[in-house]
Amino acid sequence: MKRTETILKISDLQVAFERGKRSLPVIEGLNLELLRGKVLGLVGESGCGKSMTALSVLRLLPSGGRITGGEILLDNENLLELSKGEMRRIRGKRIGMIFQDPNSALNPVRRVGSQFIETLQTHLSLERPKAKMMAESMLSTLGLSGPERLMRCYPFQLSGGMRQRVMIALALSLQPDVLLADEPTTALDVTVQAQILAEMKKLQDQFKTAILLVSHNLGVIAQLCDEVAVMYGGTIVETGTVEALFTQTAHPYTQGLLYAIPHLYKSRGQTLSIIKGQPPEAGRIPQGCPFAPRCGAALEICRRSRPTLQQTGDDPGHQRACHFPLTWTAKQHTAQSLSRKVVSS
Ligand SMILES: Nc1ncnc2c1ncn2[C@@H]1O[C@H](COP(=O)(O)OP(=O)(O)OP(=O)(O)O)[C@@H](O)[C@H]1O
Repeated sequence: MKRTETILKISDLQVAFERGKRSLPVIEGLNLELLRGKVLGLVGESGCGKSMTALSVLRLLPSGGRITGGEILLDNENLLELSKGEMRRIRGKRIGMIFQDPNSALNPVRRVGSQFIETLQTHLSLERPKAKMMAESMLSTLGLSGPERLMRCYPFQLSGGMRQRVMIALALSLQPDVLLADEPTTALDVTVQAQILAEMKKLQDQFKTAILLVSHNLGVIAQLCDEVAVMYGGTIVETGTVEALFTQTAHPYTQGLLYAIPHLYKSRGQTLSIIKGQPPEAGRIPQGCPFAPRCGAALEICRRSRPTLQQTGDDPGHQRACHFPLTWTAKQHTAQSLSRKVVSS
């Protein structure tokens, strides 16, 4: 299968937090590829490192956080080698970001319109009347009626859903190559969530923006994404198209996430289950497979050696980091167990 061109490529990313004299790893050897104009979902339980991955791309880690290794290529340019000034030029214009909390992006003491227009003038070098027109048109596309009136409002005069729409409109109007969206609708009620995601998808199609959509909600991911990367313990454990992950699930952790979706477990004749135990804390990621302590199928090799991402099935884009993927036959399992015994003896 021919794959579209890669716009963002993260290779072997390592991130750690300094606590006193100790360095606590939170991302260990993360590999991720975002294709031009496509939407990639990054999914996983709370604390697995989704936000730190997105913030690493912008080089905006919270205090104490440091990128200790790896490469982040935007169109073949390593962002980790750029100066602070060069990075400032990349943010917003080439890589946009929308957060769960729109208040982090909107200035509370300035009217929505003046912030919007100024941003468009600065980044796109537009004359004020043109910037105003574009701002109003973007706000309408995002389902906001009466954009002229809305532009005269302060952020606190808008509902949470409206503020979130304003932030999405602002980020997408700069037509960045890449948009990092970290739980953009999680704080909103379900109907508003669905509307905003549909509107975001419309704009994404129009501008061909590549989006990295961070979410813990597989339903949201299925609605919007072309591909999905499942993250656990600071690394990617499975990646592929939405269809491949749902129909040919290879990693036991992905399966655990799927069985926790109420309508899906029923359709598969399974019982709703939660994954027992907790994900590893910062600095406590196991040396072998990070999921081994919670995995019902883990063998000795899983605890000792970290599996790397490898093709699973016929599609080169569907990869899993698991010694014993679910899609394997009993024969393949036995052969793998035997070869591991021979290697380690
Ligand atoms: N400021 C910080 N100082 C120290 N550790 C941090 C800090 N921020 C995050 N961490 C740790 O980094 C790890 C990854 O956190 P991250 O926020 O990326 O997870 P997440 O998958 O985005 O979770 P959530 O879905 O809850 O946002 C966690 O173990 C977290 O405790």
